[in-house]
Amino acid sequence: MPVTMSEIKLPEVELNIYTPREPVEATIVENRLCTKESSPNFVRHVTFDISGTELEGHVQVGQSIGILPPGEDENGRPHKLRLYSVSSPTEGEDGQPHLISTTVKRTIEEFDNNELYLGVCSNYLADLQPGDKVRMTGPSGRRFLLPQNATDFNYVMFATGTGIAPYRGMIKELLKAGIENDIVLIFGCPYRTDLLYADYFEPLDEEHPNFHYLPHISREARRADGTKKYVQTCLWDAAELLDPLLEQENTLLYICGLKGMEAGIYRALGKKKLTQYLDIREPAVNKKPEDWDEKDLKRYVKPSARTFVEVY
Ligand SMILES: Cc1cc2nc3c(=O)[nH]c(=O)nc-3n(C[C@H](O)[C@H](O)[C@H](O)COP(=O)(O)OP(=O)(O)OC[C@H]3O[C@@H](n4cnc5c(N)ncnc54)[C@H](O)[C@@H]3O)c2cc1C
Repeated sequence: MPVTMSEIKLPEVELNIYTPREPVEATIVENRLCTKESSPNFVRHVTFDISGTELEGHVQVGQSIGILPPGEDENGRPHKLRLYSVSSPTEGEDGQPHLISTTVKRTIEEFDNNELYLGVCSNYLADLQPGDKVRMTGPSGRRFLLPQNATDFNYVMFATGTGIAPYRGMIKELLKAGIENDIVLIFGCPYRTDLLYADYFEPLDEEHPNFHYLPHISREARRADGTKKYVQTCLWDAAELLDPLLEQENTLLYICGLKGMEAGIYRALGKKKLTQYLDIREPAVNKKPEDWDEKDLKRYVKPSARTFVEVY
């Protein structure tokens, strides 16, 4: 039976149990590197013990937590909180409700004058050791969630970088709930050294015929026509799998990761006439998707009710 879109019911979630004025203290229990040692990027899997706090059992997969780094900004004000997607399932890391995890990428920038800038919160978090305490807020986020009736749907999930984080928990949760529908995870990164959680997704892919893990590496092998592989080129590269799935009425699309990734996906959906995943308004509706400019993509091409987006 196809599911109609009015049947996507998102769960009621707790929001901001802890705020920047009244954060809670969590303890680091694990902090390990997820990228390969030869990668120029540093992404870490960080697990927190939230025992005895009201976060225990109240953080839904897809939500984020806030971290308050110590110290002050250049104006002498306390540093603002930064959000990090939760990468553990709702039932907690390894099924333990007092443990939640996230996936943090160190922000490191080099400017033209050779000055290096180290992001405040990501480097603080990435440096923490087991036993260290951290001030936490949240949870936050009420839309980038799995529906209540989650196993009724198929899922096509696009991720770049740490955008993989929420899918780690979501996919574990869906498979544990015995989903028989299909889940496709498309993860884009420049080199294979930046594949995150491949050792987690590959065995799941082998074990579950309805879970399809499609890493898409942009700067190594090219596509047959010589162009680079991006997450959206998967719509053509894996058309045999994706075409029939995306045509089904009960398929949902999730997009998470680098801001701007949604533009390429929206254009690709438009080109493939998969406009049920988009809410396209005048004047974009009268243009070819390949001609949608930044203004169109900002104002007139939006995700439809079947598309969930978290980009930053
Ligand atoms: C909903 C949501 C979920 C998120 N989930 C994740 C996640 O799962 N994992 C993750 O890693 N991130 C995630 N983020 C991003 C995260 O919140 C932070 O923005 C990120 O870690 C960078 O924070 P930072 O404090 O390290 O960098 P900041 O210090 O805030 O710097 C950010 C940028 O500002 C510029 N900048 C700031 N100050 C200066 C300066 N003095 N000189 C020069 N340049 C400067 C630099 O370009 C720098 O790259 C998420 C964001 C959102 C909104």
